[in-house]
Amino acid sequence: MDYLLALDQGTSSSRSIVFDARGRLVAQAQREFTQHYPQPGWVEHDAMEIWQSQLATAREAIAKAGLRAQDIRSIGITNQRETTVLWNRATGQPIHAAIVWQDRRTEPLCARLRDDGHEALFRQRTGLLLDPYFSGTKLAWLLDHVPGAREMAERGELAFGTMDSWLVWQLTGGEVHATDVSNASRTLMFDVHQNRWDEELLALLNIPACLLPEVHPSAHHFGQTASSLLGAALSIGGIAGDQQAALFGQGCFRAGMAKNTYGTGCFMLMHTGGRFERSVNGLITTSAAQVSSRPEYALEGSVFIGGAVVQWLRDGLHAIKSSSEVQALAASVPDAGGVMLVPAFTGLGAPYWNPEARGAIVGLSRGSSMAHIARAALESIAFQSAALLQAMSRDAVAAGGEPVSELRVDGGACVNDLLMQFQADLLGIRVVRPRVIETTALGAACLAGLSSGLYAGLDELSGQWQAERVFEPAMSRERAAELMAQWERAVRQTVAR
Ligand SMILES: Nc1ncnc2c1ncn2[C@@H]1O[C@H](COP(=O)(O)OP(=O)(O)O)[C@@H](O)[C@H]1O
Ligand SMILES: O=P(O)(O)OC[C@H](O)CO
Repeated sequence: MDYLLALDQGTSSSRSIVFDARGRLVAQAQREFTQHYPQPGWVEHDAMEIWQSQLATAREAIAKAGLRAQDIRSIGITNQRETTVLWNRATGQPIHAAIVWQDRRTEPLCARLRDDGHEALFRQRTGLLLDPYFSGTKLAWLLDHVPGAREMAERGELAFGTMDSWLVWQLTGGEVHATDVSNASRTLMFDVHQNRWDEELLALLNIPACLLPEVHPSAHHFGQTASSLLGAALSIGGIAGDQQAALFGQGCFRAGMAKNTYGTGCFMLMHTGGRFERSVNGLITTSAAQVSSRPEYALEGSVFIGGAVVQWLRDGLHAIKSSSEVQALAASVPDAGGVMLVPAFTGLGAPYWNPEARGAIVGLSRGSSMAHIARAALESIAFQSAALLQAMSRDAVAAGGEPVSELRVDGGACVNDLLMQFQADLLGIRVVRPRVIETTALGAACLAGLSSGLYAGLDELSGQWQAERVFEPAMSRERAAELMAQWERAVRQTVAR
């Protein structure tokens, strides 16, 4: 009974991982699902395909681990955040494709709310900006565009959810409609101070409250799975949005502790404890995973093009055949030789927030080679992350706290030692890579382990987290500052077009 099953419902695939009681990975299974791009700027998923792929991986992971369902003590769910689905409570069928977090179709509604002067209220209550990224305007769009949806919603026949709620509904055979605070905090409808849906914001978005799931702490017994699905009725004991789950899985439970996930993009979060901090440096405030009803927060910033720049080297420039070759190519030169690559392919996110910016390679000379460009590409991931961390540290200091003193890392690109060393060099702080880099799934499993009594508390989990490698900064602070200044100059060139 001492195993935990994490369901990790991501943007491009559904994965399931079985962990043992000491947080060691026992078995995993993964399935990709279809991405739909019906119009420029629109991104959709088939929620039924997501559910089927998630269920299949859960069964496969349990089988690969050689376990019976009864050996699983509890299930933790973690998910791509903000992605919005609306379904019929009677049939359990979605009434439209899920609108994915990347989808930009609701910019006109966001602009209208901004023009009407509502942004300050949304910021204050939710910690977010009025941006199509978040769920609220996506839900409003569905109610306004799917024929009959609003009438059905008002009759109480529909249910809204992010992917966690959708999976819980399906797993419990339509018995439970619930979410956790960390997912709710990404919807633009949730008051993160009171931990409850906000009627004023719902009215501004024209959304009936009867659509919304119940909100609980992230470590909580959400319900039991229907016994026919996995071979036994299992407890669902934890839910958190994937970035907050990663923060939790990294053991970042206290103010000032930060993690960066180096995936396609990068997501950096810094815990701020029980204090809601408003960034003056372009970051957003979000609810951290919570183990009780006491609110806890994090500051968050994201880099749009992180590991994706390596994919561009591979697929766009044909400079490498596989992503793992980038390290050898970049290491074949001692430095980038003055080349700076700003991968503003889709504009720049925090702390720059410039949707119009486009990419650039600057500082080329006759001696520049593909190796210099590859090195500059890799370094761009660290430069963008460093700009985020500096913004976070400035916010922390402005709020009377300390600058970040250590960065915990995970995600597909954190295996790159050259990148991690350069990150430590730029930041001037330790960069620490844990033994288990599947921290998102681990975080969800830990939440389920806490609510099911497998773990006594956060101290036990802190003790379990182990570093695999520590990258100590080796560059002089003068040189690091010079490089950051060079980077900022290159960024300005991409913006001033
Ligand atoms: N050795 C490497 N060095 C740098 N980047 C890498 C390396 N291996 C993989 N990547 C990058 O990591 C990303 C995949 O990481 P992953 O965490 O799986 O992303 P996601 O969860 O966003 O799909 C890809 O963008 C890939 O280019
Ligand atoms: O599925 P991922 O890992 O790309 O994460 C998506 C984020 O949760 C979006 O906010």
